[in-house]
Formats: sequence, structure tokens, C-alpha cells
Amino acid sequence: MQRWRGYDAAPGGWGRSVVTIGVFDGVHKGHQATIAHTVARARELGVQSVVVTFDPHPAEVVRPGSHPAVLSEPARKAELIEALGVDVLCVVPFTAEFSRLPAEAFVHDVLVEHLHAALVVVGENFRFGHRAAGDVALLERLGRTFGFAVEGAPLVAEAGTVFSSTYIRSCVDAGDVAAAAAALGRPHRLEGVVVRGDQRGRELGFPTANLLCHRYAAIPADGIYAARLVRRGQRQPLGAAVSIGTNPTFSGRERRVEAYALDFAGDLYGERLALDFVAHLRGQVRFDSIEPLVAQIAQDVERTRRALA
Ligand SMILES: Cc1cc2nc3c(=O)[nH]c(=O)nc-3n(C[C@H](O)[C@H](O)[C@H](O)COP(=O)(O)O)c2cc1C
Ligand SMILES: Nc1ncnc2c1ncn2[C@@H]1O[C@H](COP(=O)(O)OP(=O)(O)O)[C@@H](O)[C@H]1O
Repeated sequence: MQRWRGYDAAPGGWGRSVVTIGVFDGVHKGHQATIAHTVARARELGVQSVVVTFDPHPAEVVRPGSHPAVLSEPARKAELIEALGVDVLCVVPFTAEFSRLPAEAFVHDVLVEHLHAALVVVGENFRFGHRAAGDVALLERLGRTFGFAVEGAPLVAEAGTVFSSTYIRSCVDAGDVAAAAAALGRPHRLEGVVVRGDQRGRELGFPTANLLCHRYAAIPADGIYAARLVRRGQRQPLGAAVSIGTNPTFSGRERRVEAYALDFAGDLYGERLALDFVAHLRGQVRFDSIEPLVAQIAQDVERTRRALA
């Protein structure tokens, strides 16, 4: 997959293409269907498939301070999109100036002039251009003018729930990592760098890697989870019992994401890790002393083994 920064990065002799556009945060089942359709149609037509996405998240530019929790950071999003067989990922820097581009100008400049779209594939609820004034009907009208076709991909739903990034953020926020996984088609992933904590974990018999995450990362609700821990460059994940919260037993203040890696001993400080959340086990509890906390953690570890088996 080629990665372009900006839509004016198309090489000389660039032919026609099938394009889909979106933020695609999470690359959930609905996104996957839209992107897979784009790839399939491009192959039928014998042209390149292009996914146009934005960085940073448009909400941050349009309404500063309103950045939603991020389900997939740019590098992860690119990896997930690449796995769907896309030829080109075109990341458009979402600046204030770009946000003021009227819908018609967006279509002309990006889709027609630079990407030479023969077909544009979008979700039924797609909106674009300044003040999100453009919709699928406008895109179809402009397609007739400029000579490209438009196909609206149906929204993916299960049991009456239409999958969307907003819905998945609310699942993660509520600690329902199973519902998030059902909509994503894989577990929700949180990435971060291992930093020092209070150095208490190893005394308890359960050292925990404390993860420093991106400021907008979608962190599940406070509680205990079974997860898979992926170390960079290692294919086989480790099982992990993860605690998210303020360590109420120790009257902690800072909210932490800590992972006890099963059947592992070694130094993880400074490493970049990913946690794939498989199951929610329980909420945070304030214990009166250390013994019941340690006994509970031992039980959580056994439940984690079963949940991951
Ligand atoms: C599986 C697991 C479950 C935990 N459950 C709780 C809990 O219910 N209440 C609590 O106060 N701390 C809980 N903790 C957090 C411990 O208090 C924490 O790991 C310990 O304070 C070590 O902190 P440190 O890594 O900063 O040294 C849990 C930790 C793990 C690994
Ligand atoms: N099984 C394990 N799971 C997680 N971290 C481990 C494990 N074994 C060793 N470690 C190391 O121990 C550190 C955690 O020890 P801990 O006493 O909890 O200190 P801290 O408070 O700094 O997190 C981790 O960051 C990692 O480098």
C-alpha cells in the first residue's frame, strides 16, 4: 500500500481510481465493508483503490476541545486499512483552511482533479465539506457533472445496532469490551509506553507494566479486564490481567492502566505495548488491607486464563 500525505501527492501518469472517504476511526465492521467494496470495485474496473482519510480528527479543528476518544491511532489505522488490500492510503492534513473548503470545491479539487475518481464509495450517512453541507445526493449530482459514479454502501448493523465509531466509543467507555469487539470485528486495542509506577506491584507478587497512553486514547472504564498483551516485534501475545483505575486500596489519585503479564518475567520499562481487551472481569474494589487484594488478583489471573483459553 502506498501512503500519501496530502491529496496532491499522486504521481505523474496517475490513472483513474475508486475512492472512499472517511475518518474511519476504529476501522470497524461498517468501515471494513465500505473499504472492501471499494477494493473489489477497483479490481473489477482495473484501477487503483484509494482510501482518503484525515489527520488530525476533523472534530478537533471544527470544534476545538471536542476531540473524541480515538479508537485507532494513525499508524494502527493505516495497518488495518492496508490489511484490507487497499492500494493507496491518502491522509489529508485536516487544517482550518481545509475545513472551510465548500463541498463542491472538495469534490472538484480532491476527487476529480487529483484522484481522478471513476467511482466514489461512501457510507449512506456520509457528510462532507464546509459545515458538513455535502451529502450523498449532492455527491451524486456532482458526479453527473464531473463524470464519476457514486455507490452508497449500506450501513452494517447487528441485532438492531448500527455500528459506528460513536457507538464503539460508548461501549469502551462503559467497559463493555465484548460489545466493542463485536462491532470492531477484533478486540479494542490500547497502545502505550511502559512507565514507572509506585514500584509496589512486585511486592504484591504481581508486577504491573504501567502504560502511558495517547492523550485522546479510548481507555475502557475503570475495572479489571482479561487482555492480550502484544510486544513490538513479537508475534505471540502474552495473556494479561489488566487493572484500570486509581488503585483505591492505596488511595491513589492518578488513573492508571496497568497490566500483569501472565507467565512472564523481565523488564518492560520503555517498551511500547498494545493491549487487546477481551473480557471485563469486575469493577475496582477498595480493600481494607493488602491480603484480600492479593487473593483477589490471584483469582483475576485465573479468570483471565479461562477467558483467553
Ligand atoms: C488483576 C489486577 C487487579 C487489581 N485490582 C485492584 C482492585 O480491585 N483495587 C485496587 O485498589 N487495586 C487493584 N489493582 C491494582 C494494584 O493496587 C496495583 O497493581 C498495585 O498498587 C501496584 O501499583 P504499581 O504498578 O504502581 O506499583 C489490581 C491490579 C491487578 C494487576
Ligand atoms: N509479569 C510481569 N508483568 C508486568 N510487568 C513485569 C512483569 N515481570 C516484570 N515486570 C517488570 O516490572 C515492572 C512493574 O513492576 P512494579 O513493581 O509494578 O513497578 P511499577 O510500579 O514501576 O509499575 C514492569 O514495568 C516490568 O518492567
